Amino acid sequence: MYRGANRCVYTCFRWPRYDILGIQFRPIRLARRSITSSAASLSGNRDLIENGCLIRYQTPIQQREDTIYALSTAEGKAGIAVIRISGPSCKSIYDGLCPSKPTLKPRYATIRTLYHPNSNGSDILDSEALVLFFPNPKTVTGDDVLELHVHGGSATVKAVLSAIPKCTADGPIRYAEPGEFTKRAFLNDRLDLAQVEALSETLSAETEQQRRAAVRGSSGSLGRTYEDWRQKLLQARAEMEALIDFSEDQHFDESPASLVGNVTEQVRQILQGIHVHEGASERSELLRNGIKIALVGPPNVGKSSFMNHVVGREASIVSGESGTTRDIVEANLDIRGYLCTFADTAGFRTTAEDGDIDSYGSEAKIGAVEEEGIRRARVKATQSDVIIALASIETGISNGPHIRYDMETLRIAAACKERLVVVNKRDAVSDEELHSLVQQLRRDVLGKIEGLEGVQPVLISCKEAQNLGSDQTDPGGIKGVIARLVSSFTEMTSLPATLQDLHGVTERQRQLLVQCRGHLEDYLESVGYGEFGHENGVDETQGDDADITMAAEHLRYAANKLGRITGRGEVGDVEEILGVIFEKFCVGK
Ligand SMILES: Nc1nc2c(ncn2[C@@H]2O[C@H](COP(=O)(O)OP(=O)(O)OP(=O)(O)O)[C@@H](O)[C@H]2O)c(=O)[nH]1
Repeated sequence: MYRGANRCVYTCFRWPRYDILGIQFRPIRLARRSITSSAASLSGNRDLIENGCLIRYQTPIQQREDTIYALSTAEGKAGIAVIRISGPSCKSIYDGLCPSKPTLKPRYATIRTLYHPNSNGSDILDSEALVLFFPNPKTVTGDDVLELHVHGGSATVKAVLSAIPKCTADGPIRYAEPGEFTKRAFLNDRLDLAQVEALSETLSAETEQQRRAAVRGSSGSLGRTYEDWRQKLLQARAEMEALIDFSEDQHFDESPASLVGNVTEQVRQILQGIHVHEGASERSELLRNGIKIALVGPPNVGKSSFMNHVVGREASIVSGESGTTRDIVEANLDIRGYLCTFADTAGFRTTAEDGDIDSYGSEAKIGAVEEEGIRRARVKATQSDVIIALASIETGISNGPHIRYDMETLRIAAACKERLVVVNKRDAVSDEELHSLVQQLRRDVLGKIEGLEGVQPVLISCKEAQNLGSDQTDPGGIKGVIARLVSSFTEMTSLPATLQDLHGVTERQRQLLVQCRGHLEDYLESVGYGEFGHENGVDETQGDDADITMAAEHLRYAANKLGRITGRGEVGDVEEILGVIFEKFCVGK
């Protein structure tokens, strides 16, 4: 018989204690037969498989002894300041600061006068503070928490902070490290790492869209999904290891081929899920890190003028001299809640002045510095999410009104998914002339570039304020460009309503998902359903030839990568992951 759910054998024995970050964990061994039915319920603690057994690291058996405290609101003059204390000495600290006062009712706000702990109730630190006590384990950190909402003057805050460690307590009281309250929440299973990261994103969100994305990630649903996938992979791996260990001397209900087929089906489903999450993370990264916009075009068309208008300051030098902008000039901007980085680039050209002839009768070449600037502009353009190709209306003495454009920059724009063609200096000619010039540009130039056929250029003027346009009445003008950019941003970053939580997928998580995907693809290879084998569904005969040992190992690697996302990785990983995540936190959080 092979592992029927009713044949659960539960072996539980003591192993040496494991030490992670100074906390002792006691592993419990669950016999392989129980894994099918019990693994799904093993959420919340750290698991790993050893010798085919699923091991769960239980809740810490040794509570932290030290109590931490910190100012949780920003430093400086303010109406109130919140001091947060977490750990076993919260009650002693309350008794020290509020001598002879009744015990606090949990989770009720109470007004108290705070005294210096060594003054026998004579030295008042704050005459009226709001005090709250939250008993463990259902607190923000999982430990006892005491919050003191004191008057926000810096002297008051300083006096209360220096009095706290002087309170008589059983264990040490010390100022918290950056992010230590959140770290305790993680260690006490109040938050998983995906939620910790969402919290970090919430704290650093500067734009409305960043805030929305961060809020989505804090629901805990991402962590639950990854943990669910991880459990499935651990379970599958345990089943495969049992197959390796016992297939020769025991008779199993399920054939090896059928087991491999079932596991493979699950792996495929997880791969599909990972694919969706990867795609979503690229979108949320745009919200988090900002959308990169490159302004490209020939010299003197008004790229710098346009950027300065948009960012509202003289970020880039404007001059009638061609080739003024040599290097990339960048400026950040919040456009309707989207963080954007505009890059003004060197104008593209090959000769010093278009058509210029040098003393030998050849076309005058541009200098090395300008050439380097153009090379950088090309690189910048390829790294950007949106390209704005600028052209301009020029009224040349010899060739009359015409549009100055650059073929290479138009082609670069055509190759980018999100691009705009903008014609500047519309003030230079009459509306009639403007209309005919733009028609000509569309027909003779844009119409001949693949990807730009049918594109309607936006007409702007950086010189005349009345030509700035408005979103509602004028589809052109600088406001028209902004309106088009915003609709591109929405297109680039939006997710269907059912996938909104995926906005919380961070770059760290995406990289781990990519690695997990790699291991799952290796698994498919090792069981014979690789790239070419899985097109036509599961072939149950394949499992007979499968390299089960390798397959089980790939599942272990894949599960480990998912574990690193939520912080439920193999023991050695946890400390390293915490270091990366918590270094972004501030003290008091
Ligand atoms: N008439 C008119 N002139 C403009 C407009 N926008 C810019 N200019 C002028 O065009 C010239 C070039 O402007 P810039 O903004 O420096 O152009 P650029 O494309 O950044 O130039 P490079 O740095 O050489 O690549 C300056 O003299 C501007 O005053 C406009 O809308 N109308």
